[in-house]
Amino acid sequence: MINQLQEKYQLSLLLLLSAVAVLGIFPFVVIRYLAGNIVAAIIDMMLILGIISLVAYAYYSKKIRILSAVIAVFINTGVVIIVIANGIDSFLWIYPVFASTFILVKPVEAFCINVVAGISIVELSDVFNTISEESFIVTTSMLSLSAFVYASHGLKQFHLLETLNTVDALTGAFNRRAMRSDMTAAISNAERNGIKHLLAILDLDYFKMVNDKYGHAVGDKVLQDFVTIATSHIRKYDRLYRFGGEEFVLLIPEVSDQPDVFINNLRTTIKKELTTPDGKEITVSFGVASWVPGTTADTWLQRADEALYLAKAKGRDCAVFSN
Ligand SMILES: Nc1nc2c(ncn2[C@@H]2O[C@H](COP(=O)(O)OP(=O)(O)OP(=O)(O)O)[C@@H](O)[C@H]2O)c(=O)[nH]1
Repeated sequence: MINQLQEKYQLSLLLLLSAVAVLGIFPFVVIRYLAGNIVAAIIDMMLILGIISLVAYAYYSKKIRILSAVIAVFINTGVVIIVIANGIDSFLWIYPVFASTFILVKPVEAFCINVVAGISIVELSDVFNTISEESFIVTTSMLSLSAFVYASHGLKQFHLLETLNTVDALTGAFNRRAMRSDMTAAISNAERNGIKHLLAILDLDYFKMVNDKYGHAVGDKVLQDFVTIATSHIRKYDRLYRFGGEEFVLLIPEVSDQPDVFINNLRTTIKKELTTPDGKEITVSFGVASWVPGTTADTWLQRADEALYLAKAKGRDCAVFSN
């Protein structure tokens, strides 16, 4: 979910940036062509076509991060070439290009790319016959450093927002919003690539009694302990979500031939480790449904819920698989 959000955000920035770049550069293609500066017009046109092709490829391939990095290197290389070829006339392009690099890649990466481009301009172009090299170094350093600070701060805020948007505040498990999004991704993954997932609803047994006997604060602590125990016994790509109250959803790629063994091991481990303050074990019932062709998020949850109902009816502390 977090990755998906990040990619969507990055893609929208890429589209915006490329639109601004194309609208900004195109008038110069015409101006330079009319002024008879064919080489500069061709370089500008190549920049536009390069940006459009890379953004289009990023859009369709969904390889957003890697293509953003390629575009960052591409526009920085482009500005170095155009300043070398066109001299002082294209000098001011350095500033918007340096600043937009911070939109494309991580702040540290953008800073390094800017430094390499800046040094290349100092070493290879002859613009410093006309303008002061010191002014160039000071102004570009100031620009890159301020952009670095701003972008780093923005990145931190973005991560914080993502966490608030996807994580349950009490337990630290992912929330329902993240679950819906991951279920949609799991369904399309199964339909397109045949990677099936298993969905289990985990419901703590007689949890009302825990609250009634030990108080709500202890109930909260039990929910937190449950998440800590469950997440430490699932695998890297398995995800635990708080569905509501004392109900959780586990979404796991169906990698093993014996998912029932995995589920029952998890159930017995939780039973061993999850206790009330005076050491009484707390059990969990599981309703499990694997992906089958034609599954939607709602029917998937419904099948798992029906299986959970059967597990409760069988006396709790067990796992029932939907057929
Ligand atoms: N402490 C605490 N309790 C909660 C929270 N959310 C829901 N609950 C409690 O969870 C309890 C759920 O009770 P029931 O739905 O009757 O389920 P149960 O007692 O576990 O019974 P079975 O599921 O049938 O085994 C209720 O007492 C809710 O108040 C929470 O965030 N913190």
